[in-house]
Amino acid sequence: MSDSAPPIPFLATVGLACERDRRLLFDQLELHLQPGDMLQVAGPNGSGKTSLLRLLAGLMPPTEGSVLLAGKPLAAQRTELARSLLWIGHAAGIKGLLSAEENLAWLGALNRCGSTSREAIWTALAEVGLRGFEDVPCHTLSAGQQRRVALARLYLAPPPLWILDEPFTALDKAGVAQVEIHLARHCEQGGMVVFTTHHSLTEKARNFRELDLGLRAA
Ligand SMILES: Nc1ncnc2c1ncn2[C@@H]1O[C@H](COP(=O)(O)OP(=O)(O)OP(=O)(O)O)[C@@H](O)[C@H]1O
Repeated sequence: MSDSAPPIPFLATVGLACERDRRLLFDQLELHLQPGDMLQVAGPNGSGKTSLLRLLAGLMPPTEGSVLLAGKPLAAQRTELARSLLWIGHAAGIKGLLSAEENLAWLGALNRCGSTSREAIWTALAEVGLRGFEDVPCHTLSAGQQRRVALARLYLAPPPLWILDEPFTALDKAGVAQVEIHLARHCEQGGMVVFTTHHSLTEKARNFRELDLGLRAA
């Protein structure tokens, strides 16, 4: 029998509480994430799913408690967080006047503090079914195609932790199926995914869990 200490979670929350607009959304929330984990945050509209994801991504401070990255508070881990995290919010977050290629070039540079090759970007765009749409302004693309541009970042050798707010929005059935498989594969390869969606997944990683904020509501 080993007497070694349990491993420090990659990402964890301790006594996390979130109040918005003087409404307590959740409190005493404890979760931990290790390589391989896939966590679906579920719950009805307004239950705090996006708020929780924003807390985990360090985009807003908690009302109480803390988020820990490798055992240390996020606030003290900004560089490490930037290296470890890929955040894709509810809005596609791409610039309409730029082409898909240009969007991915600057988003890739932002994320990894380095340059992203044209070849890698075109390959990622082909992966999400946008071959032939690489250099047209994104405002001319459909909502689903714009979502695909955002999701192409998942194919650009991204960091290990993905936090995705409603990644399937506007995608067609084939697009949903492909992204599901990609998320599960990322986890099987030692990555981690935290995401929200209102749809039930067909493909899940082995270490899949669901956190239902609706069930926690006061
Ligand atoms: N910027 C904000 N300022 C104040 N309150 C906010 C803000 N954004 C969200 N809220 C409030 O926080 C609560 C939770 O919102 P949140 O977006 O986290 O819910 P959600 O579970 O993701 O909802 P949905 O399923 O509709 O996307 C809502 O009551 C909302 O009004």
